[in-house]
Amino acid sequence: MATNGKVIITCAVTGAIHTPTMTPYLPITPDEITAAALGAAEAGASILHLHARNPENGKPDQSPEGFAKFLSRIKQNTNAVLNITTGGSPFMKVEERVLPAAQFKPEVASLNMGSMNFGLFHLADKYKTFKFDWEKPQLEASRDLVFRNSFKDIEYVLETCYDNGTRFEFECYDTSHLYNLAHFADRGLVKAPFFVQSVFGLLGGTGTHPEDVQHMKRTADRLFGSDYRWSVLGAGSSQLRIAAQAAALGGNVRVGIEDSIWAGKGKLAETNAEQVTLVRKIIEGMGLSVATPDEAREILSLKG
Ligand SMILES: C[C@H](N)CC(=O)CC(=O)O
Ligand SMILES: [Zn+2]
Repeated sequence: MATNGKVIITCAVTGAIHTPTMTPYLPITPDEITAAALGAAEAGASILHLHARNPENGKPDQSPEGFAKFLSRIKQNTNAVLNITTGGSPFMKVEERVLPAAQFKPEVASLNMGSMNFGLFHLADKYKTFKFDWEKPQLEASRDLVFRNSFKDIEYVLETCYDNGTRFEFECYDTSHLYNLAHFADRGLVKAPFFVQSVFGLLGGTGTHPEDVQHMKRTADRLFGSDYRWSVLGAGSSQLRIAAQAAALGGNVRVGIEDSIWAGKGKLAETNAEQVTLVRKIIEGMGLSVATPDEAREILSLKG
């Protein structure tokens, strides 16, 4: 894992999992998403993972129009790498999910490497009332939700984005997803270095125990050797612990309110920048340093 002591921080500023009732600090409007992204970049994030939301009620919005309301403003005000989701919301079909990346041809787009149960229903139990009427039914509907990423779906995203020079943040929620990535590498449909974003703690995927992290890394080392750049995200309260373990193992990290609403035990993160600053302190405390956007481009061989 040749990142020469440089750690890439990705910040996922809003996502499609958390809902407005869960935290008053969830960026929803184009202005809030823009400010969150620029604040995270200022704090040290070199990659910004972006989703859009309906500004009225915070519902995930995967329309190119929704992204157009903030993308150019962010691009004009930071050198950070923009990473557009093709995961959208797990309730959406791949044809809809790929549209913004296909239209805006970003340097990076996320690509989910396998189908899985995607449990969010347990989050609903914590709240008695909800701000918006879509929240509770959607969270409870996840009891029967399969986040579909068939081999055909993955091929469809690859074919749709490949000629745009877009490279991928390969979301791997379990070691089977690493084998799916190896399958596409064997077919020459993806190009090294592979930016592997291993996801820990999503109900339906792998857990957050240090052995789960070790197992994911050992498996990726065996499958990809020096052809990959490892990054991790820990869902919920595991975020900083998973990041610390991975950074110590030479990995890169992802934080952001998409993945966790917390900034330390029982404290809601008031900004994405707050989480970036917390993880940066851990990284620099270990004697490592944070990669700049251009260093991240070099490490990941991005089109720039
Ligand atoms: C666990 C994360 N929500 C994974 C994710 O960010 C998926 C995507 O946007 O494609
Ligand atoms: Zn995402």
